[in-house]
Amino acid sequence: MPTRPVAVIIGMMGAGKTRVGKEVAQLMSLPFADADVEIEHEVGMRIPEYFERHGEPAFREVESEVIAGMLHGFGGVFALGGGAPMTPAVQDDLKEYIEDGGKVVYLMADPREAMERAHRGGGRPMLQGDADARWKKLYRQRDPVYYRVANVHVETYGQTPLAAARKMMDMITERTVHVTGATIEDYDVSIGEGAMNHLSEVLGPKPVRIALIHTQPVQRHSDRARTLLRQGGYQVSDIVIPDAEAGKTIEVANGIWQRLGDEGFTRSDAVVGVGGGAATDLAGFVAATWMRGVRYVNCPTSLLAMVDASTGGKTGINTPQGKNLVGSFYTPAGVLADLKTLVSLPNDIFIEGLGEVAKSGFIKDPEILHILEEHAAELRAFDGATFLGSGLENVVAELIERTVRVKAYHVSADLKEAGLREFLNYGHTLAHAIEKLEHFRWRHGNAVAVGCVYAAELGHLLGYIDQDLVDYHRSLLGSLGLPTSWNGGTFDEVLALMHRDKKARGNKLRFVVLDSIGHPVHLDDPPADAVEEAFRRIQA
Ligand SMILES: NC(=O)c1ccc[n+]([C@@H]2O[C@H](COP(=O)([O-])OP(=O)(O)OC[C@H]3O[C@@H](n4cnc5c(N)ncnc54)[C@H](O)[C@@H]3O)[C@@H](O)[C@H]2O)c1
Ligand SMILES: O=C(O)C(=O)C[C@@H](O)[C@H](O)[C@H](O)COP(=O)(O)O
Repeated sequence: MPTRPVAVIIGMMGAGKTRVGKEVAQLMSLPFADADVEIEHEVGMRIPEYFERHGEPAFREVESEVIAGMLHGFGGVFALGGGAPMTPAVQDDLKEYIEDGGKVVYLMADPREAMERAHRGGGRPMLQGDADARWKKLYRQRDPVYYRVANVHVETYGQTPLAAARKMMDMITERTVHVTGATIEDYDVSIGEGAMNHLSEVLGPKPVRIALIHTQPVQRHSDRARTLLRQGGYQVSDIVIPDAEAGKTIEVANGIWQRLGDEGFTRSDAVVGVGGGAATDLAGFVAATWMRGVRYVNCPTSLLAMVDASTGGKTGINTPQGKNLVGSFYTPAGVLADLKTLVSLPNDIFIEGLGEVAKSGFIKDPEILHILEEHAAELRAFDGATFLGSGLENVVAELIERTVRVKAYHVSADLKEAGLREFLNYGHTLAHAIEKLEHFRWRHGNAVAVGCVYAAELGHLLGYIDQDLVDYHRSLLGSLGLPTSWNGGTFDEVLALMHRDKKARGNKLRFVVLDSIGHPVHLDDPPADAVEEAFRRIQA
């Protein structure tokens, strides 16, 4: 892949592009380059001199060429001169750079501070004469253009260069997956340290009251959400629900409906769910049902919730008869997967999440499997206390982004699970039966891991895949610390529950199996002896 800058910084003279840009580069251990310095090297003289001798049009031409070269050959943080983004050729190059995944950052400083700094710098050809008036005039012309050509906007009013640099770093390292589709209102999944800071932006100005639904183990993260919400001017009702599957019940939902009624929640108010997949499934269900649907923002805090439960709009509760039997498809307004929340995630719950990550690799993205293989030992040793800033953080961010992309691909085309989306259910037919028979003491992702091995065995028995691929399921999942066998119930118990799976039709079981890695197929009404034999093979 050709080298390109990690970020290109634009902004007014005096905004601090060089100062803050150097800090960002240092924080990220990257080189820094300033377009003006590169131009001076290129033309062999200082810029004021070049301006005087050749005039602005000649300068802009050289500037465009130098910038085009750097956009294709420099791998660090790159700051442009204040006037560069006004040149159409540079605008085109920046557009292409953004389309290629680049980040053009508009560094927005307080105009008074920036003006003062610009004067202090001196020797700026564009500020000849009445410098204040010139700066203000340029600001009026340039601000709307900067705003338009940038895809990241960083406000640094009153901040130290280091604080501004940290903010910029968080924003440029953030990853976004855009979820769209014919039957979906578009939304973004934001993945990064500090993603939760977007809460007010995603909620918008309409809600007055926010029901902040969370469990006790994530209290410190919901406290942060509450602070952000209050700063955003919202009235917050803090609602603590029972942890894990104990929260996904009609009784819990009913308690919240009563509270929302008592507290006067209207249709323009909103729900924010913070926690693992169980809490966010329940919070989404409350949002979907209160007054037939209010705005919902999903803030997942477990790996599994970040990669899977938060995106796609499946919300719901369990019933005594089985897992997720009541619910709705209800699209969130946004998903904020804040990597900072993973610092408190216990190792076993992190590993569980890898079950859904691997599933997404099996059904769609083999690169996920390669990353899991390559980093199995580090992933297995996940420790929240040392996670942020470690080499593993980038690996995990990449896995989250890729897995969310797999999810987005399926739900965009088939929100209500009429066909394609069912592939996301790979391994789940048995998994949900295991969870139920284990009274939900088995974690969902662990059950999915066993369920994937079961689906692989079933596919192999029916001639879809060879033994090597079944073995690969066991070895990869096992290397991540996930279970690959189960011995907690009889075949008859499992079979009865598999008949209640949402993919079943009438008396017929339906499964998802692989044809090869990345190519799932539907398996309708498989022979009963294969269904049983595959079960025998996953028993320890
Ligand atoms: N809606 C969907 O599309 C979808 C997809 C996959 C799974 N799910 C559902 O998600 C649930 C599983 O999600 P899960 O694995 O997150 O389990 P979970 O919600 O039960 O969370 C596991 C535990 O980790 C705690 N926890 C979560 N984040 C934490 C953090 N940052 N720090 C400390 N503790 C933390 C939780 O409080 C809980 O005790 C299941 O109910 C499953 O059915 C839904
Ligand atoms: O989003 C989907 O569709 C999935 O099937 C994703 C699954 O990983 C997830 O566990 C989901 O909750 C299962 O839903 P269910 O419809 O089988 O209850």
